[in-house]
Amino acid sequence: IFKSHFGPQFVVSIADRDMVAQVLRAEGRAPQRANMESWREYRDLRGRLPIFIRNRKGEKWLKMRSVLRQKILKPRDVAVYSEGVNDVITDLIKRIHTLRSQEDDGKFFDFMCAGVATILYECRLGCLENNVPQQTVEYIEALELMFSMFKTTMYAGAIPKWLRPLIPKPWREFCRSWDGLFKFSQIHVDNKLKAIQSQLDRGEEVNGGLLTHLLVSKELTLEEIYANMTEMLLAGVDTTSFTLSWATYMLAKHPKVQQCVYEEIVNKLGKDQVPVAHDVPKLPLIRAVLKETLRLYPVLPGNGRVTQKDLIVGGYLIPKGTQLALCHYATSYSEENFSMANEFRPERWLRKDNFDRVENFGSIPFGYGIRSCIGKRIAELEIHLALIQKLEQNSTEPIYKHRGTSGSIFHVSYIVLIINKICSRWKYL
Ligand code: HEM
Repeated sequence: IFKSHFGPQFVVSIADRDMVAQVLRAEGRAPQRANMESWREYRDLRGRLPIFIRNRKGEKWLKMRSVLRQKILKPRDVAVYSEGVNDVITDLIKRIHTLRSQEDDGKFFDFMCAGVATILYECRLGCLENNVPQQTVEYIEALELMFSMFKTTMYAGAIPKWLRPLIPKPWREFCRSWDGLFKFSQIHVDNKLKAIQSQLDRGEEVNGGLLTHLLVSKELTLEEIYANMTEMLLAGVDTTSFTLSWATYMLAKHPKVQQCVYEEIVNKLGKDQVPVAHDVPKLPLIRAVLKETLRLYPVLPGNGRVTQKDLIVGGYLIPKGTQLALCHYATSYSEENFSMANEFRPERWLRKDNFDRVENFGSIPFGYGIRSCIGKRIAELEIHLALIQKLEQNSTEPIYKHRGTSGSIFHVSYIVLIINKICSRWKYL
């Protein structure tokens, strides 16, 4: 229980039974049961909270979300982006080959930046080129500033307006980094707008992806489009690059799994076939690798909701306005939810037959419900296609093949190097 800027708040960690009991006792409401049964009760809770609205502009966001979801929320919506993503993957693989000899790093970040931008802005940012364009460099710098100032800028939102002249730094830095990010979005959205305008002037039919749809349909104002593109690029780069790094690392550490995934690809798709979105459902193991990676390394360590009304869940009264904090790590690593929880076992996600549903709410790395991750399908598409292509390209020598002791150390350490460098470069892990 803590006192926040907005008044007293309760933080209830669903994963922490004792804390739930303590909070309730402190409130003078003795829990009817000594503890919460398990994570499964969270499902109960979730089902009873019809709409969680995190920000105060909830309704507006829901309208925006309903517009955006038409283009990216289902696997078949994002399937059309396969070609663009594959172009970026081809460049990524070339770049990795070149850089492996130079001990450079950070390519997964650059790939994701380029990949997400291909979908969002319908253009290439040049992240994987030898000379990265100045605009893109400035964007990456603004992003770095934003993340390196994360702690300070968190306070910026909590500092009341009247105090800002006295403690100017957090707010100033907050605005500087976000201005940089918005400027970048604005440039790309405006470029697209100009391109569409000239197509219309020439009497041509206008076709395109997400941004074209948003600009042509006019369902959102231009300002809303700038804001959403900025947020989505921001939300879509480091999340996916870290996940791809971890997936690659796990495959490196588990050569047998890697071999099985490789064999599944060859058996189901044949050799050297550039995969597209429709191929992914044929490869349950690659999907399982991603799920298992996200279970072990959920990018966002936690998630939260504020209850909209008084609730009784599993015998506990959770008052309206309670902040519920869910810790992904606690539920993902709980033996109650996953047997041999510390081990990398992608096969736990494989369905035995068409009727088998392998759901486990102990791991919900993309969140759940009406405010779940809107970019989930994009992220999955990019990571699946990147892993498949990387494994295919190394048909004779699987990506992170063990080459005796020194070879395997080289491979694993190379991946660790990438991850470490990304982390030190982006300073926010
Ligand atoms: C591995 C990759 C990713 C992970 C693990 C991830 C995870 C999450 C999580 C946990 C949330 C909060 C969901 C909730 O509160 O229930 C979220 C929200 C969000 N994500 Fe992702 N994300 C990923 C990739 C992406 C991508 C690629 C995009 C955009 C292209 C994106 C855009 C967003 C947006 C806009 C929200 C806010 C949604 C809302 O508040 O309604 N994410 N993400």
